[in-house]
Amino acid sequence: MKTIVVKIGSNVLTRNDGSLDGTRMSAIVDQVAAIRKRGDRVVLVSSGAVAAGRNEVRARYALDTVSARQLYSTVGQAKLINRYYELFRDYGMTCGQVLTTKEGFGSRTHYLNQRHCIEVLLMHDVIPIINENDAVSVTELMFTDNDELSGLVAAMVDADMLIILSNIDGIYNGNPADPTSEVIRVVEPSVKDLSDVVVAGKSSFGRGGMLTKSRIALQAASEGIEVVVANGKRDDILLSVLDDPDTLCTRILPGEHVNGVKKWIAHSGDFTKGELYINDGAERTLFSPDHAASLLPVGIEEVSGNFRKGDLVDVISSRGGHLGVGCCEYSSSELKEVIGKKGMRPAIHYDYLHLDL
Ligand SMILES: Nc1ncnc2c1ncn2[C@@H]1O[C@H](COP(=O)(O)OP(=O)(O)O)[C@@H](O)[C@H]1O
Ligand SMILES: N[C@@H](CCC(=O)OP(=O)(O)O)C(=O)O
Repeated sequence: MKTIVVKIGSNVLTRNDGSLDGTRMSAIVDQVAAIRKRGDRVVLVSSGAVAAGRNEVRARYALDTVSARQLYSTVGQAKLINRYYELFRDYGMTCGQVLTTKEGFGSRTHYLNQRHCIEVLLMHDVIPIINENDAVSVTELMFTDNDELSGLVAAMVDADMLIILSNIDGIYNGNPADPTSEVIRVVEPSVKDLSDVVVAGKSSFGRGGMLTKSRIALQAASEGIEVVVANGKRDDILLSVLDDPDTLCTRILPGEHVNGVKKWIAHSGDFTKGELYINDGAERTLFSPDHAASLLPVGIEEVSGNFRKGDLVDVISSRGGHLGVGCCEYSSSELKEVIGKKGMRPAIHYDYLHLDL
């Protein structure tokens, strides 16, 4: 049994005039039902609330972006989930709505609570349909877009595969509007960056564009999750991606599987509470390809920030470069007492350290 996270972009679910595309939603639900029948588990991350709400309610005065998002998303999310509910019910299936915020991924307790929620739904054969809680997400603490959310969810549920459905056939090796550009069919695990081929543009209803999609896709793949970017407007795309290796899409091949705690840490760069500045010897040891090393106090030159034991901290090189994120086993005041000393327990254990490779 595989766990497959499917992210559905706003553009997949909306027509050009912004109205909800019921036919497309129905086609996607048909495929999810077929995948479920084969025994695999499916988690949906669905955008579309703001787009679905736009046609339902008319603004009485010029709205700022936050007010517009709150107004349209609350109305649109009700419409969206209601439609999913009816469509899944036709298959005798149940779906459940999970609305979340970026803060929900910040602390380990919140994170585990959310993971438990998804697990309990899956255990009861309920298809989780996750979206950002746009009504209460303030700008600074928002996900870049639902691609970021889908990467977090895929890591959280230890997914085998993340399928990102957009309105385009995959990641192009240049501007998709340029006739010489082609879809990149396979991205090897060694590829760490696609920003030079992806142009910073997005579709009419999307939020983050292809740049976040490719960044999230590479990160999830580096954690051992196969990621596919495909066109959700094409018929039977999900089944085709799963069954036919020749399907037109971008497949980002997975690297080595990473354990759950490391995955959480890898996605938690926004929630660090301090910085550990390490010396060159410690840097060489951490990045040594031969063995897994923990960060010892002897290699730390300076500690900044105010953090408690168990908080996340950034690891910084002596030249100021960001090296990684880890869960610190000392509070900042305890750590300041022992930096530079030999024979102390690790400041960050290897299992709780994510390095930017
Ligand atoms: N190299 C590229 N390959 C594919 N699409 C790209 C590329 N660069 C920019 N884009 C744009 O990204 C859009 C998809 O991102 P986005 O608008 O966020 O969609 P979604 O709503 O599905 O999340 C495409 O429609 C395309 O206009
Ligand atoms: N939470 C928002 C999602 C916005 C968003 O990220 O959209 P997209 O770039 O299409 O995935 C909504 O439901 O409208």
